[in-house]
Amino acid sequence: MLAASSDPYKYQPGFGNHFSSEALDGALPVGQNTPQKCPYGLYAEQLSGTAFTVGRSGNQRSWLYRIHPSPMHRPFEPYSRSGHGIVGAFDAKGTVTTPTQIRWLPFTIPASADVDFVDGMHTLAGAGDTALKSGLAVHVYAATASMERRAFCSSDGDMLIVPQQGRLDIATEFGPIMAAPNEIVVIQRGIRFSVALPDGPSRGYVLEVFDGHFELPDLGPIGANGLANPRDFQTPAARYEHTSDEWEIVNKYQGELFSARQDHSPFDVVAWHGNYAPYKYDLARFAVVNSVSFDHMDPSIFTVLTCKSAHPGTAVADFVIFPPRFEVQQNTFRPPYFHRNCMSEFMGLIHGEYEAKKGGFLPGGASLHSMMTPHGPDARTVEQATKRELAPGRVADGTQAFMFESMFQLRLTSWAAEHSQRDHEYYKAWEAIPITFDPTRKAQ
Ligand SMILES: O=C(O)Cc1cc(O)ccc1O
Ligand SMILES: [Fe+2]
Repeated sequence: MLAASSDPYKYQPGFGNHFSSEALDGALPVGQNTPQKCPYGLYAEQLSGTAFTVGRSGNQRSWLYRIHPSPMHRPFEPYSRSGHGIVGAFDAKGTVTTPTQIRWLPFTIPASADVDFVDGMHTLAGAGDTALKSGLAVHVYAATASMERRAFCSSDGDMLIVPQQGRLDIATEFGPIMAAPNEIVVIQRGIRFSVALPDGPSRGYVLEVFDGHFELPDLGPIGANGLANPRDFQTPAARYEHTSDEWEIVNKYQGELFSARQDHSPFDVVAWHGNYAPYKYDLARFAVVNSVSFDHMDPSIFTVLTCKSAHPGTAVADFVIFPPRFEVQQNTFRPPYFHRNCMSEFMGLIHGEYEAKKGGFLPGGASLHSMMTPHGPDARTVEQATKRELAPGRVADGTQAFMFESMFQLRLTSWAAEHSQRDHEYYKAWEAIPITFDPTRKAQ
């Protein structure tokens, strides 16, 4: 499918497709990838998202036809702008660990007007080692300014971005993506992008996985349709700019930031084809499946995307949402159950109220329930859920919570552990749960 560049936000539908897009007619070489001379004097460049030798079903790469080959830049130097909070080492030095339940009130948006997406990003938690391609990081961003003639990319992993406040107008090498709250964007390892803020101050969450790529979960007995349907994923169409102004490329590499200057825009890809390309997805398109008889199902039924590990059924990270839906279960304690999990559960809230926590867990805030850390509905939710009449109803209308669930044990950065928005009273959420045990009354 060819897409023209006239509409800047024209997307190609599909998940994992072999896409083709050209902003100038005939810019893609026909029938081959590396002709001696490419159409329009462009240069061919491959971007590999998997090893060359990965089997055909898992192999990901794209061919970019660009004005300047990407090595045309001055050397990378350590990024010196102070204030950024990206952390890449999750060993005992400089990070903190605790099994206690953790919650943060909404992360503050900086007072100064010149904090862009890169400088406004702080790592909250993570595990593993980028050098060994094992683990993940959870970041939050709170930004007040658009990135001006600078682009960012991570050599460390794929980033799943969850805008919570303000749209992100993202220039990428593959074309532009406009993402609003309640949409998510995935930008894979190595892809350069630049974030503008059309709505002003913006906030959101980022999950970065150091190995593998996000894929749609298998549906098993659900059948061929449902949950996130492939056709609802949107990949941009080529758009290029040909400039000779100075640009800065900020590169996250082994958890550290580096910066290089170049005398042209990195968004000079006139055409591209392949299956390694960024995409967005509107969470409102998620076709929810759940129990229509009794019992609370595990939240894995709400998995939008999964990044698989080598252990079958066990994810490096699942991206799970808690979407608006009907609730009809009979004789059932309907909210999320009390729980200790062999996975780590990081949660955020895009808008509204989460069904298990009616106060304290607020849009733009977060919680972390670590491996085997007890958690579940707060006292107020328990009280209501055990007493209410179980008529069919709506759950979570006007709200959207999400979870990054991981097989890894996360460590907190000191920024996160010592943050002024950390809610040290969180444990009180469960303090007032009434003890109703009565050995003489079997039926309640
Ligand atoms: O709120 C949580 O902790 C997430 C969660 C939701 C749910 O419906 C069941 C289990 C679970 O861990
Ligand atoms: Fe949980």
